[in-house]
Amino acid sequence: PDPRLLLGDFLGRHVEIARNLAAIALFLEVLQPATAHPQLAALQHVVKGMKAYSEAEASEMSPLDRVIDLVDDFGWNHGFLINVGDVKGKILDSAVKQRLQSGGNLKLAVELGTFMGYGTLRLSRMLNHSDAEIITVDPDVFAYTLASSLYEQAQVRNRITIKTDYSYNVFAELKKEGRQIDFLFLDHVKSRYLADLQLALASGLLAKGCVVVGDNILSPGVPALKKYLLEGEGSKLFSTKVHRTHVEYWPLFPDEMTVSTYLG
Ligand SMILES: C[S@@+](CC[C@H](N)C(=O)[O-])C[C@H]1O[C@@H](n2cnc3c(N)ncnc32)[C@H](O)[C@@H]1O
Repeated sequence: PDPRLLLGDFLGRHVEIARNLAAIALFLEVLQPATAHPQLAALQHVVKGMKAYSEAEASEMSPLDRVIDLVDDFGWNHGFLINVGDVKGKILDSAVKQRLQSGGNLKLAVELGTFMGYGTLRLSRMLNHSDAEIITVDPDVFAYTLASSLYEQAQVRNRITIKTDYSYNVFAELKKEGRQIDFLFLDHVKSRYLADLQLALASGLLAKGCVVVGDNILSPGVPALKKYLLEGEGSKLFSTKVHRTHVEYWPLFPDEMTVSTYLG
């Protein structure tokens, strides 16, 4: 509750100050933020790795490749992250390639669920030589902060538009602007995958040939989307391939990704 509403402006303001001081002290002295948030620890790992990134290495590897590798190194060897990861990331890369090679334009790629910006970096790498716009969407301001820093480290900040909002609000915005999506990566809250895909369809947002990738189809699982794409109405609207793989940085746990092409 807002202390000002309960206690009035003067007392409420002092309760607010005391509360914030306690939170700052707790995070500075007791709980290190990087312990509470693995994605922050991963960013620290990237910043450290980029400092050590020598001129000699720079001639062999771009900052973008290096940052992607450092995040994967953190995921495999130092902690666990919920980004798409390198193994499923290759399926994502191939899906972008598929759309680029289909002859259709790839003008707009949208990622639902930014987290710390790793998936966007992979999209950006695949779209490096095109003039495609990349929009990534996440309502969490923490995602905005971390991803901006990661894009900056990779030197692609100016290529990516971050929308700090919910998927459906950004869809409404795109519809208003009369835009269409050529590549859609569903990697946000699982309960909204199907609803958002149907919303995109109903809003006329999917360009013919749009490639739609769904992550985490098996773990934690999005059975409603899989059923819709393989057996339901979606099977008439999309051609879908299911890729068997494993959870990011965790080979013991199986996962699946769907790659669907909108038939228009
Ligand atoms: C699995 S993570 C995304 C990982 C990222 N795509 C990657 O590969 O690096 C899921 C993210 O979805 C975000 N999210 C939750 N609901 C959302 C919504 N309605 N629209 C967009 N993002 C949402 C969460 O805040 C979280 O950061």
